[in-house]
Amino acid sequence: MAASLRSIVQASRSPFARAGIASARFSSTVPKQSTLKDRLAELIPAEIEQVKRIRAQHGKKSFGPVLVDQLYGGMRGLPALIWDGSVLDAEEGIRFRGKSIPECQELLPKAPGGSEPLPEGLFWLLVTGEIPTQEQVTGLSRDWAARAAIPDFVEEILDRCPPTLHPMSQFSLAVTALNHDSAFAKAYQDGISKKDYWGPTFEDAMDLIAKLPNIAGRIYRNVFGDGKLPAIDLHKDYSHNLATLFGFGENEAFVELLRLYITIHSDHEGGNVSAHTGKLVGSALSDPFLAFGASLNGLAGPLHGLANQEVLVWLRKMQEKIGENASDVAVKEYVWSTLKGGQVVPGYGHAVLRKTDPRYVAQREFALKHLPHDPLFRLVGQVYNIVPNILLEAGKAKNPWPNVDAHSGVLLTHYGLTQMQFYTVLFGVSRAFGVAAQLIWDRALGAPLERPKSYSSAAIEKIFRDHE
Ligand SMILES: CC(=O)SCCNC(=O)CCNC(=O)[C@H](O)C(C)(C)COP(=O)(O)OP(=O)(O)OC[C@H]1O[C@@H](n2cnc3c(N)ncnc32)[C@H](O)[C@@H]1OP(=O)(O)O
Ligand SMILES: O=C([O-])CC(=O)C(=O)O
Repeated sequence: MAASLRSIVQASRSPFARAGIASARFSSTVPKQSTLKDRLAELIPAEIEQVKRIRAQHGKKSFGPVLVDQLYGGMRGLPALIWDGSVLDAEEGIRFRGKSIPECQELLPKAPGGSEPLPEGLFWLLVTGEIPTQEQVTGLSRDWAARAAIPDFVEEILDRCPPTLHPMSQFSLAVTALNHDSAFAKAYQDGISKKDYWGPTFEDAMDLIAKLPNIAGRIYRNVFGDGKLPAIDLHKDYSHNLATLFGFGENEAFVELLRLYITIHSDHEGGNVSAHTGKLVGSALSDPFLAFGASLNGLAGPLHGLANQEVLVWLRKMQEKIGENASDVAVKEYVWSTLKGGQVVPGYGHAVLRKTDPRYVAQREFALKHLPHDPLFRLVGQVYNIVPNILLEAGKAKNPWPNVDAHSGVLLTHYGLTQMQFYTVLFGVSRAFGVAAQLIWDRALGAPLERPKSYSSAAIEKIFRDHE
């Protein structure tokens, strides 16, 4: 058993898993003035050829053995999906089209006076593999602001939700309902040819991303405020508008935090629950709204995106129990009591990563710059010094290090966005970027319906009995 698990871990560290390099097919020069859709139209034919070439050359080669443990073990390390926007290395963390988080922070365009990357640029990078110009990024900001309005009936759905319905359930309802106006669903009914699928998918993907701030803002204001929303400013960037809808638009540091937050939460290769779900549902030619609604339902689980809410809940409970400024001994006892209660320590561990998540590091650096003396930030640091050793001593978790969720809540709390139940909605707004980018490519490349093979336990026993 131990040997099998080791090979599963090794599989995730294979050269294939490390292949997060920028695709050679994408040139580094970006024609000036082209819109994202123009650029995509230029890139698609070469990409279709590239996939044909790879399949012709390597299509019948094995990617390694599949272990029975992988069937029972949540398919860890099983190479099973194509995902172009990002690749995750177990040791190094995520690279978006071959670029690490610090590289994205350096290379992607910023807002005037800002130092964090604009998520608009990250989306351009995810879709094309290229770093956009400032002008192209501004073009995306304008386009998204112009598409931001949501239909009246979607507003009504949200206004009718009881405030006790979790914000993620409200989010999923509203995103699913956007399918009413899907360009792809309409084009399909009108008999669009397969080779043209990507065009209306692109339009839906852009509408999806553009409309999320008004949905998230309305949920926030309905559940935690007076229900009144300011208008989208057609001349502001995406994160600024989002912050304004929550009531934090005047706080430039918070807006910068959102720019970083959306960038680093956007994509985490294809196997995570939200990304894979979106791809799977999209493979049935469900439109991007239906596909991403499904992603959100997966993101809402406590082992995935809900963990950022759970981290804050856990930290607050700890403070209630052992007080603020508690000693290391008291924190250790609290961590052990969590484990002994049969619960996980939220924000720690990962299905792929085996080191501290670089998204945690990026957020820690932001905190050191903007809120070094925040008491909750100090507690997050104290927990970081304590939890990994305890998880190692407990001996079960394969990765004792913190993931992205261990740090996001403390930053949002610092600026006054204290409603933990809302945190995963922000994660969802960000994750739309990665899922949408891949949905466009899946339709452009004619990705087939996903339909892997399943086995019953009886069938597995019979297969091996027959071979012995
Ligand atoms: C954005 C994201 O989705 S990042 C992940 C967010 N989720 C969390 O932070 C929740 C806490 N962490 C976890 O539950 C896990 O580490 C996961 C779900 C992230 C990964 O799960 P796995 O790949 O199955 O982890 P792993 O192989 O290390 O699990 C082995 C055992 O260690 C346990 N373990 C793993 N992480 C932890 C943890 N943080 N606290 C306590 N136990 C843990 C698992 O529950 C499992 O126990 P079991 O054998 O009794 O079932
Ligand atoms: O990669 C995963 O399985 C989970 C994760 O960190 C993410 O989706 O951001």
